[in-house]
Amino acid sequence: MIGLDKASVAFGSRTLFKDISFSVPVGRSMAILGPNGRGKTTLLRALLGFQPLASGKRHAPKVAGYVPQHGASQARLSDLDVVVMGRAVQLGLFGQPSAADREAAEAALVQVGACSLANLRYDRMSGGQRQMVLIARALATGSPVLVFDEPTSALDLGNQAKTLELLDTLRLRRHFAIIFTTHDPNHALAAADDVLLMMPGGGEIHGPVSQMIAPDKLSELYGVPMRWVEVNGPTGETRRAILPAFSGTEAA
Ligand SMILES: Nc1ncnc2c1ncn2[C@@H]1O[C@H](COP(=O)(O)OP(=O)(O)OP(=O)(O)O)[C@@H](O)[C@H]1O
Repeated sequence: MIGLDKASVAFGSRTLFKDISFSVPVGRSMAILGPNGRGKTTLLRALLGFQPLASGKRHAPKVAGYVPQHGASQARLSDLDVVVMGRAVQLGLFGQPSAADREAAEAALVQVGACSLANLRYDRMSGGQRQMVLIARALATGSPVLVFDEPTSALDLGNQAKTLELLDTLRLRRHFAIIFTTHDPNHALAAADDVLLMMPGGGEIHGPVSQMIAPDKLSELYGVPMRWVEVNGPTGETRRAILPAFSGTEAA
């Protein structure tokens, strides 16, 4: 389980969030949405213990799998080396990775379908390939808690679909507590059970996807009119997506 209990974070006189409480148990996935600068990354950092709380408590295991936004280039390391870094906590300060650590890293690469990349250099990979490697690194920690900061932000639509499919597969295994931030409510529809909305004027609301991903709430969140549309899935089935009606969008 990972969560916050009446937690607050402030930078100087600016309070980002106050008395926020929620928890994500093992077996559920929660998406966090909110406008730019509202405090989504800071909330994740607070959950992980990187950001001190002004008040309240956090509940988290000692080790969590964390995929930061835009994984920095770790020059000259192979894909497998980057994933082995997920084992760092088990190794201790001066420990060397054992055969078992490399096996755990290889197993994580298999899980994300990226074992063919194992000997590629990380700094020469595309954004989509790097994202898979960073997710494998998070899985290699062995933690039941996985935290993703905008896991699809630098990806084209095909790689977004691939990443969301992987997040949903992990969600449906029900072995993990998963939290991810996103700017696209359709990503919550694709891969989350629950949603936390960080509202623009302050205040947060959370609940199941079916209640939170709704035109009225999202219009208030972003200040843009939102509406449901129907699209055909790959086998012709009808799916619902939620879209912004930007000014300039062709009138129906
Ligand atoms: N260490 C810090 N000191 C002071 N202000 C900070 C610090 N870290 C973040 N902030 C500020 O807190 C606010 C929230 O930042 P944060 O990155 O958490 O927002 P976000 O919702 O993730 O934004 P985005 O959607 O643009 O990624 C921003 O105004 C940011 O400049």
